[in-house]
Amino acid sequence: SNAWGYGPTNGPDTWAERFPNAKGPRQSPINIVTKEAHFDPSLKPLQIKYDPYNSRDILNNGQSFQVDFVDDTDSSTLTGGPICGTYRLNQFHFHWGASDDRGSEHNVDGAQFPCELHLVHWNTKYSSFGEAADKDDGLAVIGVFLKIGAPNPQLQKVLDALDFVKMKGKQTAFSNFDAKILLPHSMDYWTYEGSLTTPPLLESVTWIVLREGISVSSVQMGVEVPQQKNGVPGRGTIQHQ
Ligand SMILES: CN[C@@H]1CN(c2cccc(OC)c2)S(=O)(=O)c2sc(S(N)(=O)=O)cc21
Ligand SMILES: [Zn+2]
Repeated sequence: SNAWGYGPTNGPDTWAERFPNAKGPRQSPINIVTKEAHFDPSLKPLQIKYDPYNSRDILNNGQSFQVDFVDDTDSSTLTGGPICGTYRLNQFHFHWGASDDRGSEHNVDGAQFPCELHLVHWNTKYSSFGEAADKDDGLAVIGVFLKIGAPNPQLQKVLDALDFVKMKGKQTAFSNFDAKILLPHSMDYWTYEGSLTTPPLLESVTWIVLREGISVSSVQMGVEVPQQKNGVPGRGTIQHQ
């Protein structure tokens, strides 16, 4: 199929052919060069208020797994930090690689991490996620690096659910999951104006990348999701960077 992906014939180097945003001025991901980052005293602390009960389901969308949230009220919101107004949590998902030495989308001083969690929020000045998705100030995504270390019991609940969504397009109920438990202690962050890291690569994302990561064990990273016909490739076969 001609769907975009991470393989040799449909991966990031081919996306510009069908998604012209790929050649835009504010494309993500980037390598964060910490020496070039400057402290901005006008930035406020992040304010993350997630309702522990408004996760809805977990979905295998063919390129990743995402946990979707009920976003018809201000129950799970992001305010403060670099953004103005209130953004609502719509979903979180992950990016991972075929081995522990790569897989994250952003790098820090050239270092890659085995996985990166993205919590996607949309600006409530717009009427819906879909309305917000292509606006300059439409989305705000919190990026959290996963680093190999102690097993992460909070993450395990998500990993256990993957058994039920092995095929692309499969989704299953996933309620009462509090996304806050996936966040590290420190809310220190780097921020920049960027884009979706996947097609349609819309330049609508205020990126908020947390400096502190969360742990994941090598065993947890290797959770086998065997390569299904149209599923998300298991770790051993994923074509990510
Ligand atoms: C396929 N793209 C992901 C799903 N989304 C999507 C789906 C449909 C349309 C659309 O834009 C109109 C966006 S999304 O906006 O939730 C995001 S955010 C994001 S990342 N890696 O930059 O955080 C990847 C995706
Ligand atoms: Zn992402």
